Amino acid sequence: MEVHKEFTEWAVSRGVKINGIAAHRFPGRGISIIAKKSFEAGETLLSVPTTALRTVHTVPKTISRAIGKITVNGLLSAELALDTSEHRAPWRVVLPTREDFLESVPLMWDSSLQALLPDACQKLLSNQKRKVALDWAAVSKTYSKLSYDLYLYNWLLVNTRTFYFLDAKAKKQPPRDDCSALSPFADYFNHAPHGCNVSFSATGYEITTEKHIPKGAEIYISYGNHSNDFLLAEYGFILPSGTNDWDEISLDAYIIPLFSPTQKKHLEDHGFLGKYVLDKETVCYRAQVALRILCVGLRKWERFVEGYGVASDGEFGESRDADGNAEGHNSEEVGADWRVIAKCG
Ligand SMILES: C[S@@+](CC[C@H](N)C(=O)[O-])C[C@H]1O[C@@H](n2cnc3c(N)ncnc32)[C@H](O)[C@@H]1O
Repeated sequence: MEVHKEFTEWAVSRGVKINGIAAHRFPGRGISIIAKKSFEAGETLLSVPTTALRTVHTVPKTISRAIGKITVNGLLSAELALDTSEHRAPWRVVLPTREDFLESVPLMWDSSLQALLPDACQKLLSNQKRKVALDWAAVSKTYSKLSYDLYLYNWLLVNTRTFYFLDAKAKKQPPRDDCSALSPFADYFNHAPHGCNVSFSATGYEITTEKHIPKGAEIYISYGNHSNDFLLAEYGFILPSGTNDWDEISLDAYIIPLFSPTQKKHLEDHGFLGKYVLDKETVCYRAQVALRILCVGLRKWERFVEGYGVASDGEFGESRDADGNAEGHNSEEVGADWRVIAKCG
């Protein structure tokens, strides 16, 4: 743990304020944060000033101008991959290794293993592959000597460790997934479905306790209301059975084959095709509406979704997202996101 002590001193020298917590190795969960004393609710554990962050503004202009148009995550990854500076070495040496990612993150697995992932996880993985490919295309045309392996490793560091960051100077913010900053020491915190409060302001990040924490306990933050599929695809771990309040299972593979081509067309036209989930409590509203098409005629179903029919259960209300899809109560769609504040990724 010597390197972690050195990194802690390095972070403090950059204005990070650490109160009664330290980096600690927890078997199977990498390095995380341990309470060195007991805490009551509302105590500040950590503050990281904006000046200590790595953001789109700390990337040297020589790099950002040379690469041109690219996502913030893609740019931060490029800078990290190219960075050999002495002054950031203490941070670099405490980061997970490529081998750590090989063991945990599906993006690094052999395609024969990826094919065994649940449907929802495979979809997230495909999206990730698309994002990496776009970023790599932008970076590799400028830095032809940079290896893909090195870039991918740094892309994963950014994807699993960044915090949600709003750029006060920007006229237009990038998409939510791309509002990213690397925050030293704060990136040691592991995830739990309910964790400490993480707040962000123009002065930086602050992590405060939400409840009593005994001395010696692991301290968590929440990366968002994420299912195990999401945690596995994005962060390379899942929570033990029964401990993830936000877990859900995709029912698409079971429900969609029940529909005829005509029913599918109607469902699609009304924004109800797919994204069916079973969460901790119930089958989602989208699935319930879609399954109704198997029980009533097409015209009756259509009148129902258009709001003219009254459901036999007496309830019907619908809201639509920006793409015109009827909204479910899927936690990935509506839940607070670690990417809202505590994005680690
Ligand atoms: C922000 S980093 C946290 C620090 C990290 N554990 C380390 O060793 O540097 C996020 C990564 O920590 C690990 N992690 C976070 N929460 C976890 C948990 N509850 N159980 C297992 N691993 C977890 C995953 O590998 C994830 O990609």
